[in-house]
Amino acid sequence: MQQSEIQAVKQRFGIIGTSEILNRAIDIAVQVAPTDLSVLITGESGVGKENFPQIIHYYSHRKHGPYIAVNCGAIPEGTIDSELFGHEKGSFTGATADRKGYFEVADGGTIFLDEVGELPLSTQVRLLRVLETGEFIKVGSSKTQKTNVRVVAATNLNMTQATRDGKFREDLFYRLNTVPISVPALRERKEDIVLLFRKFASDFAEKYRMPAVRLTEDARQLLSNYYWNGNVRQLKNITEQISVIEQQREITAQILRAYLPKDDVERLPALFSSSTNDAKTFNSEREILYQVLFDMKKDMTDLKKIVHEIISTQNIDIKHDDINYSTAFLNRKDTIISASNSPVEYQNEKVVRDAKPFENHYDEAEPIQDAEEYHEVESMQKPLTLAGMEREMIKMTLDKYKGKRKLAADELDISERTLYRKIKEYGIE
Ligand SMILES: Nc1ncnc2c1ncn2[C@@H]1O[C@H](COP(=O)(O)OP(=O)(O)OP(=O)(O)O)[C@@H](O)[C@H]1O
Repeated sequence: MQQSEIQAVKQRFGIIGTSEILNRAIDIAVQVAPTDLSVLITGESGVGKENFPQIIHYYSHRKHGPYIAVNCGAIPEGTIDSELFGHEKGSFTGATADRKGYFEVADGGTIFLDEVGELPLSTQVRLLRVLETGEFIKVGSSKTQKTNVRVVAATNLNMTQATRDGKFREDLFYRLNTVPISVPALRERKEDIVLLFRKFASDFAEKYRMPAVRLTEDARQLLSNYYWNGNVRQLKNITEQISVIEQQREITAQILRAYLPKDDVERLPALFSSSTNDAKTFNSEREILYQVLFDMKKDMTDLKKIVHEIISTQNIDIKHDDINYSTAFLNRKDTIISASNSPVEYQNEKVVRDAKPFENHYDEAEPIQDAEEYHEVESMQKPLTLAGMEREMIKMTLDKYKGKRKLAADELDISERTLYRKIKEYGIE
């Protein structure tokens, strides 16, 4: 394939990178697209596997047919057969009507089975059958149905090991793996790292309406030589943190080092492993977030002290609860902005604007109207453990997206499977 054609594919799908191994993977996807062969996309978590089934669908004769992406790891084991193959009314408790499964709905199109290695063995049998004969049977039915679906699957598991361990059927593995596409880890395409950083920095600059962060030469070196365990997803996540938290827009290696998880910094060559006095190190990228939350809590406590002082020096009569409400209100309205230790110009603007309701509030000493909100505010005053904070963040994000896990997982920058596991772990409704 011509370089210009590969470039066109990248542009169409928003894929950044110029490395030869990435180009090779894109080339295979386009070449295999017009055939109906099954494709198995492998690669570590966060390398960008999701782009490939879309490329394959787009360049195939199924382009105008349906495209359905299913995250096999996010669907509970008890419902996966019904989701994929449908069910008949009355086939289990809660099956109040007939339901079409994805294989029926995607007739004439493409199904992307993400995290296919997570499928239970019983579902693997059904999948093998539909791949080999195009036939499937709905849950609770005895009638065989036909469908014409192209299957593209992806996994970050070592499938050879999974088959050896008896977790994945060998025959299904070979059937899915007719054409393998391996998406390289970020550390194997170092030349793409700075390009990706620039792209994400510019996207976040637009999203948060602030100038884009830039890297100094030593920061570029550090970024390019870092291990990137979480690949492009981790790079994107760290670029967002830096864009939002750092006051200065020029990022040096010293600033950057504070955002790179310590274990992986230690895998770097000696040149980059030295620690400096004021550079914070974090065990995981999530700790940055926790640090922000702790800083936020500290800001809140300081703010409360100031409010108390103002009230006591001006002899204003106000109930304690009202103060809690007001400071929490300030804090909650703009978590990230008030979390910064030293707000920059655009942040000050926002903080001043948000401060208005608070000033009015103690002038008029309005009672709290909304009891639910008051309890929510009250609970924010209690100290939380790290796990508690994570639970709260997940709950808030799920609420924000009205329980839509895909959107919540995207915002939290974790895979749907991880989100699903955490929902179960924390018993979130
Ligand atoms: N080459 C790239 N250019 C731009 N963005 C990319 C690129 N590769 C990955 N991304 C972005 O990185 C994030 C992770 O990618 P994606 O979800 O495709 O990873 P994955 O390999 O499917 O991970 P998992 O196995 O955990 O599901 C997404 O936000 C994606 O848009």
